[in-house]
Amino acid sequence: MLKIEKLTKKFGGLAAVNDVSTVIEEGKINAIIGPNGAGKTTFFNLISSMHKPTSGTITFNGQDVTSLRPDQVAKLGIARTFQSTSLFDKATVLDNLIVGHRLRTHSGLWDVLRGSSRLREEERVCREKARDALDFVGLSPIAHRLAGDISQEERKRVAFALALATDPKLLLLDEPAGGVNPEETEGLAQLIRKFVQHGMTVALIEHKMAMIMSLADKILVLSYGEKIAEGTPDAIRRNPAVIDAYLGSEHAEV
Ligand SMILES: Nc1ncnc2c1ncn2[C@@H]1O[C@H](COP(=O)(O)OP(=O)(O)OP(=O)(O)O)[C@@H](O)[C@H]1O
Repeated sequence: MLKIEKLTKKFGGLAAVNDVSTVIEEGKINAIIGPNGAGKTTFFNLISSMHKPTSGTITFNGQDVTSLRPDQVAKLGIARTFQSTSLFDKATVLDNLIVGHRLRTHSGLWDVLRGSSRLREEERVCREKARDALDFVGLSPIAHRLAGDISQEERKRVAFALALATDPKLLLLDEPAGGVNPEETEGLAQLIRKFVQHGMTVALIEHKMAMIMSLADKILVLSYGEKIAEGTPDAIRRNPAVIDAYLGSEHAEV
């Protein structure tokens, strides 16, 4: 699905991602782990075209997407969430979704000024899709709550629902369970499995090892920007290079 070849991103003298080659496998949950500063977020920024690589290529379903703009990559079916989700706290969850979906679709300024039938049709579709997305992530019961009043776990679900706006084929989730309790983490893991059951492919960055080990089909391990290991959770757990990379960090237990 997504093929990454010799990908490098340098910031001045620092190679945040260094010569990484890998494949994000279709219909699977692909995890990316590594100690703090390993280059995980930079790796996602490269895939979603928010950063241009210093060198290397990214191919999505056979198409070279390395030099596309973020909106072009999104249109092809790659969506992402961020470590923290910015919402309009004084608006309802549903309105946040409608605005978010609206921003991710397109009408020209002329359509907006004329209030054209195309715009009205888009608004109707956005509203419908926003409701569907809320339903998918299990938030319909709180659709009319103010976003400022919802829990961290519910914010994570809103982030997922926003990512669904562009009908993604590949979802990039950056710390989808960051800051939520163990019970809620299990609920989010089930939702991530549901994405895959509905035909989407997932790539996720996560520090919660227990979650990763039970959820991922495949794990890519980065350390100082380099790929140090790749494989099934069982193989990764036993990999000496991985254990070394984590020793001395706050995530000593792999
Ligand atoms: N825009 C930037 N300019 C300069 N250096 C950057 C930039 N973005 C990231 N870096 C550096 O690149 C390295 C990798 O950072 P990155 O955020 O990708 O790591 P990470 O694995 O996501 O870390 P964490 O787990 O803490 O989120 C770090 O040393 C960071 O300081």
